[in-house]
Amino acid sequence: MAILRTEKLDKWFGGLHVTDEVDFTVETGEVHCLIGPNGAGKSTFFKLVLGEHAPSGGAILYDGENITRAKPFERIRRGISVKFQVPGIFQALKVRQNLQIALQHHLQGATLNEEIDRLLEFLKLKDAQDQLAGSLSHGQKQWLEIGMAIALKPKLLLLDEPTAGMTPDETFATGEMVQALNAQGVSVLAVEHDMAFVRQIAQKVTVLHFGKVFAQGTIDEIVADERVAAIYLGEVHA
Ligand SMILES: Nc1ncnc2c1ncn2[C@@H]1O[C@H](COP(=O)(O)OP(=O)(O)OP(=O)(O)O)[C@@H](O)[C@H]1O
Repeated sequence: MAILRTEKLDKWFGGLHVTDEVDFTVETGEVHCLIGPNGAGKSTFFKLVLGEHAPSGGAILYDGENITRAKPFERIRRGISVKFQVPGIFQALKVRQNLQIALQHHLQGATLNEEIDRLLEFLKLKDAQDQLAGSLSHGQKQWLEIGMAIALKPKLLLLDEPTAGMTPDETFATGEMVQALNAQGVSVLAVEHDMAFVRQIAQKVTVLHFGKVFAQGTIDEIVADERVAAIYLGEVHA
């Protein structure tokens, strides 16, 4: 059963065909990475899944239901959550308060505090819980972002370049977090450039190029594919 499926998903910006009849599936329980050269249409595809852009054609199915016309908040309510590159955390509040805000919609009292503690541990932010979020390191801010996204207990977590700007150690720790979430049953779709990270987390990799699915497979199949290497070198054109 697919948690996410797109059928001939299409998006034009004026005369630019940015998403070109994309048939794409994330199986339930899978970690799937989306890669491709700059301008391939990865962010646009994400925004279509989130409902931030209306498609020009095609359909989006989530957990068996057609969500093509659903509003972004309806998609979030159904279990899609996202961590963007741009920080969405409250910089002037403490780390603990940030998580409280994300959790207090559905939890209260002792249960709320227990869940904050559990998340702080998971995110490696326990020692930083009373620091202002704005004073965290870049990597810690990204983890807090992930915490805000998973506070909603998503079934499908979308990650937009989660390791951008991180040190190799932070990147590896982030990979461990993604693996742990996946072991708890969360399906993941990540846009990512760091191939070591992709290797660490992805069960499946899709390469987008000029808005089309160019290749798909395991990380080993993708890195061995000479056609994929050629597009990164700019040798394959639309
Ligand atoms: N709102 C928009 N209006 C017009 N053109 C857009 C818009 N958003 C993106 N584009 C264009 O669509 C194409 C794909 O952009 P997109 O950001 O989806 O690619 P990407 O694969 O995420 O790239 P990168 O890896 O650089 O982030 C680019 O040519 C971009 O200029």
